[in-house]
Amino acid sequence: MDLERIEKAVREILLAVGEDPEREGLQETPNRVARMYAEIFSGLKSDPKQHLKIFHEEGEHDELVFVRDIPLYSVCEHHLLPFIGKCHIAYIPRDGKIIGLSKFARIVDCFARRPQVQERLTAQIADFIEENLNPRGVAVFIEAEHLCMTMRGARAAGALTQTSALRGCMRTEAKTRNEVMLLLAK
Ligand SMILES: Nc1nc2c(ncn2[C@@H]2O[C@H](COP(=O)(O)OP(=O)(O)OP(=O)(O)O)[C@@H](O)[C@H]2O)c(=O)[nH]1
Ligand SMILES: [Zn+2]
Repeated sequence: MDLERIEKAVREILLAVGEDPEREGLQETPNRVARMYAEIFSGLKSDPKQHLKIFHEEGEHDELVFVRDIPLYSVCEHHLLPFIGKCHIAYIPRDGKIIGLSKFARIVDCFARRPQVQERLTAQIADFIEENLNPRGVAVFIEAEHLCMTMRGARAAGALTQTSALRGCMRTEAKTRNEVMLLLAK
């Protein structure tokens, strides 16, 4: 990431809003913001495949695995303001092919740390798990508050956006989907 370029741009923004980038409190701000962008957009250059340490579980575990309340911090690509919430992931492995539970949080983080829209983020996580684990089914749910909708614009404080992406048997089998929905509602 080109930190110097971000620094210059932030300085320009400060000037454009009528601030003095030389005053004491703002002197280090362009550099801080550049480092912040490198952190919150680090997903642009990290490959989620690094988190795919696959285990083959003896006994072919093919029951539902549900990881809920994974913290989610992303940035909406329309306003570059945060959207913050939780991600829940349910999947049914195929042929005992599973990954460590913490890897779901790492995968979520990798896709979240990019300029995003919530729908695409939800689909990307589901597609990644489907393509790489080949599970019988996977469901990804995200609920988030978009600061662009609450601290500005519509100022709809408290509005929560929920999105889902269902793949495989989560989409095709009503019984499985209902089981997941029940867990989700808990
Ligand atoms: N579908 C979707 N929309 C989003 C997301 N994040 C932000 N938005 C919306 O993106 C839209 C951008 O709308 P525009 O009309 O181009 O921009 P704007 O004039 O700033 O719109 P307002 O936010 O309504 O003031 C807004 O309605 C936002 O609420 C997201 O993750 N998904
Ligand atoms: Zn926005």
